[in-house]
Amino acid sequence: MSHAWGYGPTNGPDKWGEDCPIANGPRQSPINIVPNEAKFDPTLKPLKLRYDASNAKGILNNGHSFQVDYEDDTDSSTLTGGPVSGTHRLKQFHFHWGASDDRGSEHTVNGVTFPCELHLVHWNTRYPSFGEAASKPDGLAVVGVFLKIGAANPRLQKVLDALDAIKTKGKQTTFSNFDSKTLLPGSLDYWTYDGSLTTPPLYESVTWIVLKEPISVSPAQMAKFRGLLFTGDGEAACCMVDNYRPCQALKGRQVRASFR
Ligand SMILES: NS(=O)(=O)c1ccc(NC(=S)OCCc2ccsc2)cc1
Ligand SMILES: [Zn+2]
Repeated sequence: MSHAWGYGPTNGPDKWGEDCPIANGPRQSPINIVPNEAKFDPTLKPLKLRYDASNAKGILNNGHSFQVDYEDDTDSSTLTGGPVSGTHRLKQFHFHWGASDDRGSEHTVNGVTFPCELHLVHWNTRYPSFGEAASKPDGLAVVGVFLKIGAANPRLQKVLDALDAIKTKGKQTTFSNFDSKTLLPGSLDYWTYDGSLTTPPLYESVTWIVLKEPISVSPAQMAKFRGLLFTGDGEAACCMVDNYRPCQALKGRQVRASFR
């Protein structure tokens, strides 16, 4: 690809392999999760997510999605337990969504798509930084949460209200005192498998932890996601929608379930 990656016809997921050969690797993400083929693993521990709201730093339109960034220079917002060993620090969370409610999630369940998917990105503190961890096979742990159309979700509102200030690529603003734990569903039952980043550089470094229970989002709230732009100030406006990678081949991987 001569130009930066994206989700359009000339730089989208089908073209990513030109710059990132790992795009066709053995542990790519996302995948279609087939619950009947997931094996219950009684040795899986409960997920332990301890987040400190004061670690929230800012919110940024990065031209592919928007992300809420966290202070990650101490162990105050961490993931432990679950399928991972050691301590993983929360670095950021972001979303993927569709132009309409019939698509938008990256993972699917029995081929069913959701309008949106939340990713909480954590890195393994056995490595000195996210950048170091990002390329290691056990470097990252991402918690995926599906968003399902229903009642407006008050927990999303503070994030959505900040989007007007970051409409275009490169815009960022302060975003403080936000406990990302409030975005989680009641149950922390999950499926887990070895996978990758779902955007370039597509590193095969992610232990995926996809929660079974979705959280709700209303159509009006989805419209706020869709009001963002992929493009920067002064560029021809392109709506930030359909920023999801299609499901990738399982290539013999086992998906485990933390629940029966
Ligand atoms: N959608 S995803 O959760 O798989 C996901 C998470 C993080 C990233 N990339 C990030 S946070 O990159 C930060 C810059 C960087 C540094 C080393 S490798 C990338 C890409 C995709
Ligand atoms: Zn993501």
